[in-house]
Amino acid sequence: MSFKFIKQLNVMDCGPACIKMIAQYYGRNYSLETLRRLSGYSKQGTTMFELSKLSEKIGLRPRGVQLSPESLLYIDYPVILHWKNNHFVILLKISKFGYVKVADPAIGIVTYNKEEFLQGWLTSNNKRGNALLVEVSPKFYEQEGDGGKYTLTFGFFLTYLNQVKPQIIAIFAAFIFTLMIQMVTPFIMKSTIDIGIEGRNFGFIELVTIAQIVLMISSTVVGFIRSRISLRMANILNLSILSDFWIKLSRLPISYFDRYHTGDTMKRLGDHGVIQSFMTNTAINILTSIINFVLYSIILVSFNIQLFIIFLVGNFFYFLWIRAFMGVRRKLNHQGFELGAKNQSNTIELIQGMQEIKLNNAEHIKRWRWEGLQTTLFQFGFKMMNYNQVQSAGGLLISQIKDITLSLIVAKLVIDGQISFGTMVSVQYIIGQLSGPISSFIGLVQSSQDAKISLERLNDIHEVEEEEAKNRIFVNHLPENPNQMKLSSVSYTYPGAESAVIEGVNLDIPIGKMTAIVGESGGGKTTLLKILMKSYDDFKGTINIGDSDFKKISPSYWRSISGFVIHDGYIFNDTIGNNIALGDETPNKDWIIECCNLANIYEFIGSLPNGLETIIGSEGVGISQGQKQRILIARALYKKPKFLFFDEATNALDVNNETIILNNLKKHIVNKTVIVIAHRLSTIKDADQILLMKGGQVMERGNHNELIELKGEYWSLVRKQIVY
Ligand SMILES: Nc1ncnc2c1ncn2[C@@H]1O[C@H](COP(=O)(O)OP(=O)(O)OP(=O)(O)O)[C@@H](O)[C@H]1O
Repeated sequence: MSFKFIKQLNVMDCGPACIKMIAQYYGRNYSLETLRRLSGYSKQGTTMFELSKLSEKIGLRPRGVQLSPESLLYIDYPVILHWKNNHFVILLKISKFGYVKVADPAIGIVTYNKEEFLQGWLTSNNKRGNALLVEVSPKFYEQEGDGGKYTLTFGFFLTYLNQVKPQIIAIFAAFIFTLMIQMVTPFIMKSTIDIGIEGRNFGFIELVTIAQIVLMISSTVVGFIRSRISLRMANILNLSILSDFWIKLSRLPISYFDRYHTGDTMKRLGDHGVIQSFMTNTAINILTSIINFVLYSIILVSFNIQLFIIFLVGNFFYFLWIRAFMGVRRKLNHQGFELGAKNQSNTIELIQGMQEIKLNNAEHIKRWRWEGLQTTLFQFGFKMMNYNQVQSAGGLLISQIKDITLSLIVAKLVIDGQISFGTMVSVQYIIGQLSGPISSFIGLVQSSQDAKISLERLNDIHEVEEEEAKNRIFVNHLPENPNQMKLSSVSYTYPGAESAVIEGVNLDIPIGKMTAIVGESGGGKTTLLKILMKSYDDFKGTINIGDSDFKKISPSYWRSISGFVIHDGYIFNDTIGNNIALGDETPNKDWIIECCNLANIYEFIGSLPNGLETIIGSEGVGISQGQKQRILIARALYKKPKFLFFDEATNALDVNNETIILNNLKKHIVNKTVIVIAHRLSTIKDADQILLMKGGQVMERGNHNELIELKGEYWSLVRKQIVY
């Protein structure tokens, strides 16, 4: 059994990545996406308990324990450790000298000294740390794993190169031209010295000099052209690869954006750049480096094989030296990254929270904390510099020893008459040229690893089933004149949650009428609304509109006939008009104004110098919460929807504004199906049907008068708000 390190692909992926490493160690290969799904991965990541359940699901036998540092010496590795209270790592080995080898999914395999290790592992108020011991049960081998195979491969990206064939041919031709010039240079040098200088033939030297100038100018011109073609090629590739990514992203279900952090998706955008650059720059560099290396090596061997061997041995030691620092550098880079991020968020917090800081007289404490962090950063900078200096001084020493040895041998060969003085100068030139390819090879290891991780990360998105997957059939119409939406035994459990949030809901929602949902916070109102908005299509049970299965109605069609106002609705950095007519290529100004009137926002817009053309959003004119809500209502109405969904759409409005809007809407929404969530009972008391939700279930159902008569939960809510 050998251990293979796996890097986590998302910010909160450490748990599934640890289980993947352990499963792989015992001989089963699972993809990270499978493990995430099984663990119920969400933006919050996974807890120790969820990891334990995930291990059980794949046939491992987990045991969550609290251990003292001493007892770590007597358990079997690998074992999962809870790290710094917010991360998981795998303990691989503790050496006799107290060094601890750990596989950290965020960094790599790192070795800590005892103090560093205990600082990361022990909980702050305890002399123990949390660990998850995992053993293999026979069930583990009964399951095959899913192979962790990827649908997206480098081959897929290589197909993009078809559209830039002319550019690739031009770059290659430029490379051959430059290569030819480079190859003749050592021979030109040799003959300048041996024939021109030694033979005192100045005419020859003049001729060679002119030839060299011509070659240099041509090489520079070709270099210029090559850079331009490369940039054009990179732009074409980037545009087509990224457009395809946006298309894929926009086809994902809304629940995907609930599960993944924005940063994770942004990272995937960058990943395309990494792969594109690997395919173009790195691949071309490597190809040119290999050809350069082979040709210069042949020339050097033809001059003197002994010199070539010394050159190789010197570079081998140089490579070993650089490699020896890789582990430490990885650890330091990660620490630097963590400290930098902490410093940045601390600074942002200080600026953004200045009002609260001043109101609570917390200026000193906050500034001292910031100063403490700066001291840590300063000490870290010194540590980093020490390592850098040792690494570069050692590397320089090895290179110098190699170069001096070579110079000595070359000088001896010249003195012994085995090679000419011209050959000596040419050899120095060739050795200089050979160093370039060697550095490229060292860089290649890193960039190929980066490209592989980027590819794995992109596979995650590629493997998520699209909302309107090709193997499913959707309809783009509703049955004629349906009476109701019928929910039968509808349940929903959030990924990773212990229990269902909505449990066996049976319900009729009349079409063309207003249904209101009220109830305690956390009762499942928004979740039910999101199911009806087709944000979560993986609910259990059935929903029918007339005789049509809701799951078979195309999400994009459903959204084209529905208007939504959700409580975290987004205002784009654009004009008010474009924010309202979102998605309409040819906005209808009269209708926008009509919608603004219905949402009682037109008076405010009219008071702005640029009216509907006023820019709002992050870089525009500031608007209040109530104004934002009214713009969102106008946006929902602009679509002329058959179905309207409001989640706390008017809670930021004053009673006067709310009453005006509700009265306007009453006239406008005749024959529309409206589903409203509201805490404020005045908003919904005229609804045709009111549902009271509690603990994921509909507890009471009827109109206002019926529910008052019932004297149940609704009645008591009404009493508390004194609306009657
Ligand atoms: N994205 C999510 N992932 C996991 N759990 C969630 C998610 N969204 C909501 N929940 C949980 O589901 C439960 C119901 O939440 P929901 O938002 O549906 O309630 P609600 O009745 O609308 O509450 P409120 O009136 O406070 O908005 C809550 O316990 C909440 O913690």
